[in-house]
Amino acid sequence: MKLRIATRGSQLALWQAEHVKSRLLEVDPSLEIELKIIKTQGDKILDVSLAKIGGKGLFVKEIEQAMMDDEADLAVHSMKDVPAELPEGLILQAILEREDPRDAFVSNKYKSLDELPEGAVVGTSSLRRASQLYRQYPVKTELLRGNVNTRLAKLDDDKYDAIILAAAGLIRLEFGDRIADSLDPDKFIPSPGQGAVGIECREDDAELCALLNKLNHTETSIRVKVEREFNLAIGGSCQVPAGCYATIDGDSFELRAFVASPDGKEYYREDMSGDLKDLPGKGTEIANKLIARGAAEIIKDLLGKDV
Ligand SMILES: NCc1[nH]cc(CCC(=O)O)c1CC(=O)O
Repeated sequence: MKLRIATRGSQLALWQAEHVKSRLLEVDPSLEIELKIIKTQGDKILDVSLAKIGGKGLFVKEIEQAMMDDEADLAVHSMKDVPAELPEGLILQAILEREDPRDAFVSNKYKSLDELPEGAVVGTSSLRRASQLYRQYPVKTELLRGNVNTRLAKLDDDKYDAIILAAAGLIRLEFGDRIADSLDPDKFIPSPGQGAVGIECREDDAELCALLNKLNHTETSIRVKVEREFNLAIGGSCQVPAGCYATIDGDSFELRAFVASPDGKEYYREDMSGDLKDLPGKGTEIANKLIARGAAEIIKDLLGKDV
């Protein structure tokens, strides 16, 4: 079988696509696999925050279109960039085992967020990261966009006292030694799907679907699915400061989620736990609790619509 993998051209995206390619070749060495690099809107617009560009799927739309146009057969994504709703005809057929899902504190001057002096400048363009920072620390944030390598270079250029990045991206690109501190997911809730790589394909491509199934990691896929339920329920996009994180331990689960105002002054948080068998649906439930408590107002202000 010949397969065309659609991927973004960033070093992290290429690492992930190459990783999937080699996993597929382990399953079937006779496969002929080609990578097709596609530039997305999120790659093109680098001078403003994703929240300002607005919309959903800034890193995936063009890639999904390539599959719908039969110019590619599968796409490899960072799950946190994939909107909760997929276009008709496409499915997420496999989610690989999760890498470290935490946010990472990276700095050349300080060892942890607690060490940052008042007014320190933290580079991040994520509303989720900024709102959690403002709520807990007396810091400022400044725009930081670009791929992982660019972001590290900007830190080294002394433009920020520290930056926050996903640990997974750093680890995959062998920058794990740049992580000064990994932020506790209980205090700094990750983005739905953070640290997980997903594979999307056309729903009617039965042969490929069967092949991709073999790469699916069941536990990761259950966790990411419930986190994505949350994202869907809050109208998930980069415009709402929110996070959701699920863990599984034996037969039980824990789920934590928040929605905040961009300045972190309003902060709604819910934790749930229970039997693993009851986990499906809990992402929607936790979102609805937050919405009922007041998150609805925040979301309406930011998205201009009710959820
Ligand atoms: N929004 C960009 C993006 N999408 C996925 C990752 C990291 C890797 C992952 O979460 O799997 C990153 C960079 C970052 O947030 O630092």
